[in-house]
Amino acid sequence: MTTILSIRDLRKSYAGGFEALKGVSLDIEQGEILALLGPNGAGKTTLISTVCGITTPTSGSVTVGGHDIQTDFRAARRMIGLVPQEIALEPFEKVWNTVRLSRGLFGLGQNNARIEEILRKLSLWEKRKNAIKELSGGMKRRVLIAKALAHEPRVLFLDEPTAGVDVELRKDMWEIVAELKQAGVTIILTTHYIEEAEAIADRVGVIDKGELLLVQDKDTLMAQMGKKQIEVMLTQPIQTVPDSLAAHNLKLNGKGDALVYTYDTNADRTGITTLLNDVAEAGLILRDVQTRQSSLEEIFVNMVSGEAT
Ligand SMILES: Nc1ncnc2c1ncn2[C@@H]1O[C@H](COP(=O)(O)OP(=O)(O)OP(=O)(O)O)[C@@H](O)[C@H]1O
Repeated sequence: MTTILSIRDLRKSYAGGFEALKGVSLDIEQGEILALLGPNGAGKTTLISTVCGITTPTSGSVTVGGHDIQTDFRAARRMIGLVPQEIALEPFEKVWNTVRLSRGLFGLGQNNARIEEILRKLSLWEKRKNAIKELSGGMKRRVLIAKALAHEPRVLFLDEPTAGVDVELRKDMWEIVAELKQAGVTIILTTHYIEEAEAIADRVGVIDKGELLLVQDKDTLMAQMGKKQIEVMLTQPIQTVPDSLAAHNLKLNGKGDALVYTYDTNADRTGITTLLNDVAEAGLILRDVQTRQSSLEEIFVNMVSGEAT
């Protein structure tokens, strides 16, 4: 695998001394999709802005395709596309011109075929002659992506790409991201939506208070930290968990008619067979049994609230 983006001990203190990034290091492989999750104010936008050269780091280094973002700014910037959080477009400009001009900003010659390909991929071709102000919010977001792709970047940053968009457009965005990945583009997106990370990311990074708490393969993360729960529903409610079941660390639900057992998905033995035997021996009668896998959301919430080990 080839590392396309390398971030080393990146720090950013804003005027007044506030430390928004406290030594972030991260390597991103070519062609992967990395989702950066973090609560408000965690430092996600600061990290992206610094890598894109919009914010100057206090210390540390970043290279994109081997180009240092400070000493070799033009070459580094040429490889990056940025889809900002805020929609900032010229309302009276036509879609076609908006995207074409963006390419020109990077000193690239005109390439109408390439612009057409981008507009078609983003379902904007029919709208190419429309002024930006005539487009819906969702279409404007697509134009932002088209603009960011106009100079054929190898690394695309999407800052909250689906904040405030409807479910349908969110699914479209995910498809667009998957297609870009197929085309070899490396994608880093920030999101508040854990389901988004769960749906499209190869790796997930969790950032909080300017620190990268972890970066891990999404499936490994979910398997390693994921706990499963089994809910044993009883025909008759009980007041307390019988002493004979104490070793299983069960919790009784609010109504007293279900026992909740938490187990590690990676353990050699889940203990379910013994549990069910012991439940029967305690004279309790099962009505039903359900299992539940903890989601990335629960893992994330535990992590930023400092409960994870
Ligand atoms: N120009 C600035 N001057 C001073 N402080 C700033 C500046 N920009 C951001 N901050 C602070 O740095 C911290 C990180 O902000 P940042 O925008 O990077 O967070 P974020 O993770 O992107 O949050 P959100 O999810 O709300 O967009 C916040 O506490 C913010 O108030």
